[in-house]
Amino acid sequence: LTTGSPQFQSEALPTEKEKEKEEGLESRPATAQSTPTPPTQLSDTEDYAGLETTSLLQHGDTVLHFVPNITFGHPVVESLRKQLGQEPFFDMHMMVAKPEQWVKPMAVAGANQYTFHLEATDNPGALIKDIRENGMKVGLAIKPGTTVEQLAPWANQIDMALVMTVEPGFGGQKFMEDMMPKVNLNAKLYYTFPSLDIEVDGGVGPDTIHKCAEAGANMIVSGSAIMKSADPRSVINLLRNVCSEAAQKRCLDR
Ligand SMILES: O=C(CO)[C@H](O)[C@H](O)COP(=O)(O)O
Repeated sequence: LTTGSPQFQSEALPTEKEKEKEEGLESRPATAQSTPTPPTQLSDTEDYAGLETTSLLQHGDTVLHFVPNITFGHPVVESLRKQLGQEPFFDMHMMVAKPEQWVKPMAVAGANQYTFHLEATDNPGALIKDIRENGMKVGLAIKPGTTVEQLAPWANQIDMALVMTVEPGFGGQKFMEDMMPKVNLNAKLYYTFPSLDIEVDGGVGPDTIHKCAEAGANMIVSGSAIMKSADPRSVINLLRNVCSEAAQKRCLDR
């Protein structure tokens, strides 16, 4: 679940609620371990969110990811967990200014992984420790202007490295192909840390998935490409298959 804004706003739930009503709310489950999950339209009621999401989930769809720059609080997560059961893996992509303050509420609400932005904290080590102590996996995200060298010192302590392929905040932006060397560098970390997932987020769909998969991404966030498709399930399957094939090829090449 992505929550927050490109400016890493940390508050504004009431205001965002109002915006939510005005603009409608988009949610987009993404991927885990090469398994893209489906997006959905989310209304301003939590119950509807759960129902719509359920209708697109299938076995292996494990991550939920919500956009745009509207804050999804832990009550929404709690509601989804109740409605979807224990199986779906909830990765919380926290685009917020003070990621420290939401660790416990998100854990209690039923999050499985807490992904924060390296740019948003002065003390990644303490945050990682806190996330672990709250029983969640750790994801670390970097914006386009942040280097893999800045992320790498934390690679041995995290479960997932997220390379943003757009400036965070809005769906429907153009995929930044020049981020692929960063994905590839992250993928090389995999040889030292084989359980590290590499995620891409932004502008990923049938036209761009091959580049991501070849660069080494195994977790895919895809919004508009799925949402705007007449056949969301086929797009999801395509994304999944391209990632799986690339992963198999990497294994054979090793
Ligand atoms: O996190 C996001 C932006 O911050 C979006 O999830 C991301 O942009 C995916 O949307 P789209 O596939 O439409 O680009």
